[in-house]
Amino acid sequence: MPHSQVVIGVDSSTQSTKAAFTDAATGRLLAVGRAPHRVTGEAGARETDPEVWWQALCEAVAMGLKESGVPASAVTGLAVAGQQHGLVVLDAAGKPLRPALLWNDTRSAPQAAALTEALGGPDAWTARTGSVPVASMTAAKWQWLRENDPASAEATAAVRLPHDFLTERLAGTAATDPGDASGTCWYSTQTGAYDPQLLALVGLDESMLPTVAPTGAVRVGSLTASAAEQLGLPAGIAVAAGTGDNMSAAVGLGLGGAGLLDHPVLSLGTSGTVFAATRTRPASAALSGFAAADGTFLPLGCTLNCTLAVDKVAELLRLDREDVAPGGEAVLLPYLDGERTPDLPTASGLLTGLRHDTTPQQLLGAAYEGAAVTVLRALDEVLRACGLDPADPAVAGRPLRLVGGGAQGRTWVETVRRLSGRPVIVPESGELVALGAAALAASAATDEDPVAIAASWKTGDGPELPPVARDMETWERVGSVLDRAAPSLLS
Ligand SMILES: Nc1ncnc2c1ncn2[C@@H]1O[C@H](COP(=O)(O)OP(=O)(O)O)[C@@H](O)[C@H]1O
Ligand SMILES: O=C(CO)[C@@H](O)[C@H](O)COP(=O)(O)O
Repeated sequence: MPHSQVVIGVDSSTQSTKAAFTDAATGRLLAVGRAPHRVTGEAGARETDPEVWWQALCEAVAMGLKESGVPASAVTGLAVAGQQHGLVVLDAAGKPLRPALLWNDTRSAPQAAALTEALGGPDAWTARTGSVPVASMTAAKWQWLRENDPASAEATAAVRLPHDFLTERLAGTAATDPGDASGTCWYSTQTGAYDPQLLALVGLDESMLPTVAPTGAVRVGSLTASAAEQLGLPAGIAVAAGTGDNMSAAVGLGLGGAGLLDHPVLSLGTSGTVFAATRTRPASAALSGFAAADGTFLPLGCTLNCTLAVDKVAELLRLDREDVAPGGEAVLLPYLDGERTPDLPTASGLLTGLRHDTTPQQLLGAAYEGAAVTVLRALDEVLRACGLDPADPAVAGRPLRLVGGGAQGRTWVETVRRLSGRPVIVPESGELVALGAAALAASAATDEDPVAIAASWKTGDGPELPPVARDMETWERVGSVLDRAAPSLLS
């Protein structure tokens, strides 16, 4: 039987690369190639060599080709969704000058604070960019580089985000999309373009940046002969602009202009994120006010400590991640990487409520609860940014869609149900970021709307779990420890 057309959606996230080989007509996942990344650094540093991402992309594609059994000639398009905000600096030949500074590298916190001040405070930033420059934002990382590694900053010919570094390797074109660009803090969600005053503030020339494609779906080029040879794919196939990983998950879930608006999502990965696609441009200092990949917006709250931090606690306790009990009196705020929401970049973890009869399983349960409450506290602000009243029963009853690696874990799902009191949808496919990228690739190959493509694929479908009674006692206990301890968590 002849093979139908296949598109490849790449998720290049913090811990790994996944390449989703997807039937372009039906959205059926034919195979997912995978390759891990190495993140290095101590004392707030988090770095990865961009060449590691390129090698991982090549390995993941090779694995996907082998496991799907599809001939390379069936592949018609590719798109990359990447971890947001990372700073990649290239020389004139396009070679990385040093390892990339990742979204969860908190060394740039002082530069973020100085930038916030320089423009007149948080509101001045949200009015222009939608977001305040916390340590995660690319502008703060660029300022850190200028102060701490001036030789690399001076040698920099081009600045890229992780996903557009990879897109350029594929297509030879320096292009990005509004979604990922809106995480730099030098792109304005107000004007839909780089902001000349902000570029001047950080001493960057626009010619060093990729061109912003109108949406992440646009075809920005074709697979070059050199990339085609390294990947074992046909030269000339469509390459889309791609986007950031959260924006891509929104596409994969069918959220955006042609699909569901104002419906909340919780992503459980290295980061915990809550977001929704909406038509209202967000400008709340409590959130990141990103652009989405399809012309709508993506208000988003992000924590630095989610699945990886909880897995670390399980490892310290020598427990399987599912060998767990509710925390009881114990409260554990697992801020092992500092924190972003709330903005506590130098924080470390905190344990309270320890008793003689506290069990290791309760301590692990308390870590899940601490991570879940921290990210879920941003949910009401996301709903408000969509113009909704979180107290409205119709809004409170909207299901929460769970994505990211943690959504595959029973304890994560049950902890979120218990602490949110909401119905929860766990999409059957665990690879929403990669599937969103596959929809962007299909859109680049056919010119159809990417959200409509993902909606027709039904990649966001899954069983809806009914709400359970909300555990307000734990919600309030964890929240109260966080509120009282927050300032003292800073080192
Ligand atoms: N079955 C599972 N149960 C609970 N957690 C899981 C499961 N599978 C993967 N994870 C978690 O998912 C995380 C990786 O998720 P992913 O969304 O790929 O992360 P990232 O995008 O940050 O690279 C790991 O930290 C791991 O703890
Ligand atoms: O910084 C953010 C969002 O603003 C993170 O969500 C990164 O995009 C990394 O995501 P994961 O690797 O955890 O998926």
